[in-house]
This record gives sequence, structure tokens and C-alpha cells, in this order.
Amino acid sequence: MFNNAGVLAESKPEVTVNANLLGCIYGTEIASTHMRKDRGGKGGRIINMSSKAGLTDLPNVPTYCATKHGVRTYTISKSNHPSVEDTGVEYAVLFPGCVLAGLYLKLIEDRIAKQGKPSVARNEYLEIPLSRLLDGFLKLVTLEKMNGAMLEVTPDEDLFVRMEKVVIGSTYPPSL
Ligand SMILES: NC(=O)C1=CN([C@@H]2O[C@H](COP(=O)(O)OP(=O)(O)OC[C@H]3O[C@@H](n4cnc5c(N)ncnc54)[C@H](O)[C@@H]3O)[C@@H](O)[C@H]2O)C=CC1
Ligand SMILES: CCCCCC(=O)CC\C=C/C=C/C=C/[C@@H](O)[C@@H](O)CCCC(=O)O
Repeated sequence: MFNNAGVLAESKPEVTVNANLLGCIYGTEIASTHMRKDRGGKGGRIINMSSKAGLTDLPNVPTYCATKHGVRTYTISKSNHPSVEDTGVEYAVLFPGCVLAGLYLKLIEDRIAKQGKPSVARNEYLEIPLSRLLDGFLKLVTLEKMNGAMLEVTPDEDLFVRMEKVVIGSTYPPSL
């Protein structure tokens, strides 16, 4: 199960929280119930889509950022529940930087339409081709064990980090 749906809509906090956080929570809960081995299911893997925004502070997209932090803490909490062994359901989170697709691409295009140039919207050193995100995703799918994995997808390397090793709270300048 991959909970990937999300929006970047700062002017609509309810829409953002519903899609990014509640959607992920309900998707995870419903899938977990169906998958659990101890209740007749076959076990399985649930991968939830956070973002680099789930590891940092972004002054210009605070609601988006809060939902992505929520996805991280919710998923890792699920992975740490003692019943995980019995249920056979594993949980992991993905943290991509800026992927040249979807909502980031739309943000750049909107900037170009408004300002005639992308200007501060581009963060080239954080940009990742879609194929690299797919590689990270497939890594989580094919690993022998992935419960509790936090995979940050960067331009240079895939990094497995657990909660205690993650530095949370650095603030990016409000360029977007
Ligand atoms: N594009 C980027 O740079 C990054 C994106 N992400 C995350 O990746 C995920 C996918 O985003 P993108 O592919 O960029 O955008 P996208 O706009 O191409 O895809 C988002 C999808 O979510 C669906 N969706 C939105 N609200 C929904 C709702 N309430 N119910 C059901 N479906 C809903 C949309 O219909 C769309 O198909 C999101 O969770 C986003 O936060 C994470 C890091 C970077
Ligand atoms: C760094 C956050 C990447 C998050 C990518 C997404 O989830 C999709 C895009 C949504 C929001 C992007 C916000 C980006 C903000 C950054 O451009 C900027 O504030 C970071 C500047 C970094 C720096 O110069 O050190």
C-alpha cells in the first residue's frame, strides 16, 4: 500500500490536512486492518509519502510542512507498536527533496507564469529526477525487512535513517 496523495495548498488548511495527513492515516488504518495476519490477512507493507518538508521547517509552506511532519511521526509510531510482529504489517516513510514532477513542477510553472522566470522557486541542489524517487521507492519494496525505515531521497545518495538519528528543526530560508 502506498499512501502518496497530497496537495500544496497553503491557503486551504483543511484541504491540506485532509489530503496529506488524514488521507494517509485513514489509508494506513484501513490497509492495516485488511493486511493483518492475526486477523486473517497476509501481512504486507505500507509506505507513506512525506517529504524533505517532514524533516525541516519551511516558513512559506508551514501547513504543508506540518502535515509532512505528521506523516513521519504517525508512521514511525505505527512501526514501533509491539503488535507489528504479530500483524506482519510493516511501515516506512519516504522523504524526497524537490521532484521535478507534480506539485513542485506546478509551483515552478506558476512562478514563471506570474514573474516571467522561476527565480527563487528553483532549488536545483535539492532537485531529484522522478526515476531516482522510483529507485528509492523500489528499495523499500524489495528490502528483506523495512519496518521503521525512513528513506530520504537526495540527488546524491539514498540514506536510511531511523528517528533518533534525524536532525529535525533546521529552518530553510523563506525563498518559496
Ligand atoms: N513533487 C515534489 O517535489 C514532491 C512531492 N512530494 C509528495 O509526493 C506526493 C505526490 O505529489 P506530486 O506527484 O508531486 O503531485 P501530484 O499533484 O502530481 O499528485 C498528487 C495526487 O494526489 C491526488 N490527491 C490530492 N488530493 C487528494 C484527495 N483529497 N483524495 C484523493 N487523491 C488526492 C491528486 O489527484 C494527484 O493525483 C504528495 O504527497 C507530495 O506531498 C514529496 C516531496 C517532493
Ligand atoms: C526542501 C523542501 C522540499 C520539499 C519538496 C516538496 O515536498 C514539494 C515542494 C513543496 C514545497 C517546497 C518548498 C521548498 C522550499 C525551498 O525551496 C526553500 O525554502 C529551501 C531553500 C533551501 C536553501 O536555500 O537552503
